[in-house]
Amino acid sequence: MTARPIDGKALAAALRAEVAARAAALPYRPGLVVVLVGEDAASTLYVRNKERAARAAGFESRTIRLPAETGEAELLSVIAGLNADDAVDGILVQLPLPAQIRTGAIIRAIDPAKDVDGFHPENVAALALGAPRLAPCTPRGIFLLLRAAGVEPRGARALVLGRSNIVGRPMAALLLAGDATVTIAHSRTRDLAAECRRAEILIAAVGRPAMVKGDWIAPGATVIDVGINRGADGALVGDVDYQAALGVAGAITPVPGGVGPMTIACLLENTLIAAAARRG
Ligand SMILES: Nc1nc2c(c(=O)[nH]1)N[C@@H](CN(C=O)c1ccc(C(=O)N[C@@H](CCC(=O)O)C(=O)O)cc1)CN2
Repeated sequence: MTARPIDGKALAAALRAEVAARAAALPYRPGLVVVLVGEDAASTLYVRNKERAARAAGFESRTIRLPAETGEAELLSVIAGLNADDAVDGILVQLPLPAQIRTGAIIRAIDPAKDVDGFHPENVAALALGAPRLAPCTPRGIFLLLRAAGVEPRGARALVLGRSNIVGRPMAALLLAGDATVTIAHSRTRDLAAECRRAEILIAAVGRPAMVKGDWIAPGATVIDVGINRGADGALVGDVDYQAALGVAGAITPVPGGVGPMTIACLLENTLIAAAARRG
């Protein structure tokens, strides 16, 4: 068996085109502001791609770039300004932040109605209660990938490998809202391989290159690889041993070109949702 690749690039392009068409019909331009603190190479790339995608969708988009030494109080004051700015529908603070800034304090300071990352406790609670408002972009993108690939979460045994606030926890909540039977596995799970082998839908989000081996995967399972690990040669490697998985899985997302592009497309979708909720 050779697994069917799930093309995130194509689905993201379609979603971006749909968002652009919906934005073009609005009497205003949705506004997105991304805040980048420091010069981490990967974050700089993602932020540039977000700004470009937002502009291409017809949004008013800008990036605020702050030096790596920026203090928490200064960042909080930038966020207060954006909260008060009526032209701004969506605020995103790129993560990770430098160590001197408490991520939780920053996320809590963002107006939940403008929290297009879906990380504010109010939005987390809405998702946990099964009524997502602004859902985190990567899990939302994965949900759309599953749907596009014809994979039905309802009743399926889903395993989420990783319990981060950005991916693992909200992914589990979204799958539960979609009526999957959800297990979260993590670094303290006793037998990771055995847990993975039971899954019909396996979401790998641990940030460890090729950690999920071919014999961890149930024949025919759908494998979603969230890992973006850069090897010594600069090449990107997912959390799943892709070549081995191809021979076992039923469908699989590649890295790159799987989940990553959907993260940005869903950010645009969230900005449109936030704008519509604020402006009617
Ligand atoms: N505030 C946030 N910070 C971070 C998030 C987030 O959702 N909100 N997620 C990640 C990084 N991320 C978006 O910010 C992101 C990661 C990867 C991609 C992507 O398109 N990846 C490409 C490969 C790009 C490359 O060459 O590195 C792919 O997988 O095809 C988009 C967005 C952490 N921070």
